[in-house]
Amino acid sequence: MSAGIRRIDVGGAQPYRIAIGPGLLHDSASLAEMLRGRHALVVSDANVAPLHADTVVGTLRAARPEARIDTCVFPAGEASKTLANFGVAIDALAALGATRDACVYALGGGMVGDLAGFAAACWMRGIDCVQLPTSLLAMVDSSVGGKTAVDLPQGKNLVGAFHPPRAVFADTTTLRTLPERELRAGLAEVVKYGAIVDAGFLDWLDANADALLAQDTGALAEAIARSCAHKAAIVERDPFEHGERALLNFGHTFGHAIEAEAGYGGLNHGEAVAVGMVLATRLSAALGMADADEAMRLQVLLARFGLPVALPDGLDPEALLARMRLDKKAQAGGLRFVLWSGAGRAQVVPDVPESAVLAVLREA
Ligand SMILES: NC(=O)c1ccc[n+]([C@@H]2O[C@H](COP(=O)([O-])OP(=O)(O)OC[C@H]3O[C@@H](n4cnc5c(N)ncnc54)[C@H](O)[C@@H]3O)[C@@H](O)[C@H]2O)c1
Ligand SMILES: O=C(O)C(=O)C[C@@H](O)[C@H](O)[C@H](O)COP(=O)(O)O
Ligand SMILES: [Zn+2]
Repeated sequence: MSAGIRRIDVGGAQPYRIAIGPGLLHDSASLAEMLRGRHALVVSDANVAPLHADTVVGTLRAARPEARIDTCVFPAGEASKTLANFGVAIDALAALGATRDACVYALGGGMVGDLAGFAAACWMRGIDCVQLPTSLLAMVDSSVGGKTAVDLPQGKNLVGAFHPPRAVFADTTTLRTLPERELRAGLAEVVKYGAIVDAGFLDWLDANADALLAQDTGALAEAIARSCAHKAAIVERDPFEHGERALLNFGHTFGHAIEAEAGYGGLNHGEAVAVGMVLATRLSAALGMADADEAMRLQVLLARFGLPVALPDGLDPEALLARMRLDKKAQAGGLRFVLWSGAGRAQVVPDVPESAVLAVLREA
């Protein structure tokens, strides 16, 4: 690996390394080292494949000329993260003749990472998956931690598995072509880490907001590395979300309901999470946990990143509440929310009254 690459190790029963920096998609030795057998499936989407799939295939071929390498490309966007496309990816593995030592290379944003990761989790009950994130959101969040899934019309990520990647290579040069809207979406999940566990990181984001929006490479690399370090530490301690990992779901109970209720064609994930975090802080204030002024500071930072902070028009509060009953944190006894008591301080709160949630939605 070349200079300028940052590395973060994720420990636990299935340890792996996250590498962050320029040029990683060209690193033949590192990418090919992950291919234990002779079958590789590169999964991508219609925006990313024309930009980078040939590079990845060429990089693998250079080190492993004897390997069989197929590509599987989906239409871009959340609407592709379906059970039907999971079937398409499984068919591609079958056509490849993938043996248990095969490897799936997930090249793209979180949509590709979650879908390809889930196919890898299920093929022959689990084969290797290397995450090659190309969106900021995928670099800071979805490529790490092993949550894989597809959406159902009824709700986000309702069918999935925990399947840690074998490795993560975040080639930061791929961000050059990322649309600005998607860069901002990734910043929502970056803000999330500051909000839940690192007040100092929120200060840093405040101070570096302009540099991040201008795609300053140093600022972006720092934001990615700090975010990955937080996520790595949390998932290492709680890989299956029995406890503190749920903090990473801050803003997601509202956010996922917004995405699903709009049929996965409205706000993108990062945008929905931004609105969700604002609503979660309002719910926290309404329940007497948070200071309204501090909650406003989070909202101002999100708005500075060009993220939405209000509920989109046309979404029915009752319908959103019904969606939340299928949130994965919900229990038979009722809704559980990640609530907020100030910068860097979040906690999981059970039995949140639906009336309080509805009141926040009606005022949003
Ligand atoms: N597994 C997890 O832990 C986890 C964490 C966070 C989010 N997610 C999931 O991730 C998804 C959101 O990820 P996302 O925001 O990356 O969305 P995405 O994968 O849909 O990518 C967003 C858009 O950016 C395009 N794109 C990606 N990289 C590009 C590049 N380098 N150049 C040009 N275009 C590029 C894509 O084609 C797409 O149009 C959601 O499905 C969400 O549920 C999962
Ligand atoms: O890794 C996690 O844990 C997260 O919750 C990260 C979230 O940003 C991500 O959107 C995740 O996919 C949500 O998980 P879900 O269990 O609510 O589907
Ligand atoms: Zn998320």
